Amino acid sequence: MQIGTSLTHFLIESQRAHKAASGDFTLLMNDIVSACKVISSYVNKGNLIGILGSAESENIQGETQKKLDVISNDVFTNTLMQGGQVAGLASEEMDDVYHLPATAQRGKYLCVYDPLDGSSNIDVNVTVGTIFSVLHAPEGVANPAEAEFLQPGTEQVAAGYCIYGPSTIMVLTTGDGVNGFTLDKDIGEFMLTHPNITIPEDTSEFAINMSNQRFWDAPVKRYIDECLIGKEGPRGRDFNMRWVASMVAEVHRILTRGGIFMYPIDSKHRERGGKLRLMYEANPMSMIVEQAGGLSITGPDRIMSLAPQKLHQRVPVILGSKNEVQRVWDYHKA
Ligand SMILES: O=P(O)(O)OC[C@H]1O[C@](O)(COP(=O)(O)O)[C@@H](O)[C@@H]1O
Ligand SMILES: [Mg+2]
Ligand SMILES: [Mg+2]
Repeated sequence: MQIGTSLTHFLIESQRAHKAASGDFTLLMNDIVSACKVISSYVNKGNLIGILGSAESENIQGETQKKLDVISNDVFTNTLMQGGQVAGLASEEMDDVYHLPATAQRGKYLCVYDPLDGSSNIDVNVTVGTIFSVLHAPEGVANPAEAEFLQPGTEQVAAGYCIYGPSTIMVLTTGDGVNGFTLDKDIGEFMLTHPNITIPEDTSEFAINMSNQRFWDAPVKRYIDECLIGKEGPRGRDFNMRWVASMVAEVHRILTRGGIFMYPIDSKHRERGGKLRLMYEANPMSMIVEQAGGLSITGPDRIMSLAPQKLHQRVPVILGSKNEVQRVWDYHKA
């Protein structure tokens, strides 16, 4: 589709390609797009309307929630609930599965989301985002429970993120490639600006929180040491490093120019299974990265083939440029 095509047009054209399509998925995507537009406007306003800072409440992860974590969660939850295309919702900011009110219309899908990713950056005006994953709802179940959400990443119908940076960009896959749309705030519409995104297979740029170095396992220590030694060492070239502390910003950079992002298992996070969450961070980002020609692993395993055990389960995440992630994968197998 041509650059400048609106996201609305793109979704309807994609629907037409599926003869059996009912339009329900297009409506759901429209609700997700509307919610992200509202969150984008809140993020932009920040302390103009007093919404920076902590909300004095804690989520199930034991993290103090930011006001914008709570606001973004309410906007996303209410917009999708009122849209009538979901049977159940789950979020980083809600301990349990959200059950729709009895009066609410139920739809064919489940949606799991991280309403505001990169929360530690919101008060310092650094890029944040919203990450979402769409799954099929089991037929005939009025109030899907946690078990119904625990589907492997390969079962995702769609995945995406909306990044709130210098510009607001929605990146989306429905299993047929990855496309990016920039929000034109003057007309309130997302326009196709990044068609058929593919990740360069090679890179000289890694992203990892170096302050955790002493806690890393041998394969990651070896990989990063070799990058740091640079051209004098076995890699024969120098590497650069980036760390924004917003997964959505790291993944967007990698989709744009390649790279490898790592939040591996380490002795500090081992008990919890990792830092990042499988259902609403690792799985949706893995579908996007794989659809763009990259790889996404835990270390020994492909993330998308994991069988989820819990809604807020944490996993190690290593994703990005194919040949670099393959090297880390081989180091874990060695
Ligand atoms: O603070 P650290 O260790 O650098 O971790 C940063 C990581 O934590 C996160 O902020 C966790 O996500 P949330 O902000 O949604 O809780 C990721 O976006 C980011 O990659
Ligand atoms: Mg997050
Ligand atoms: Mg979050």
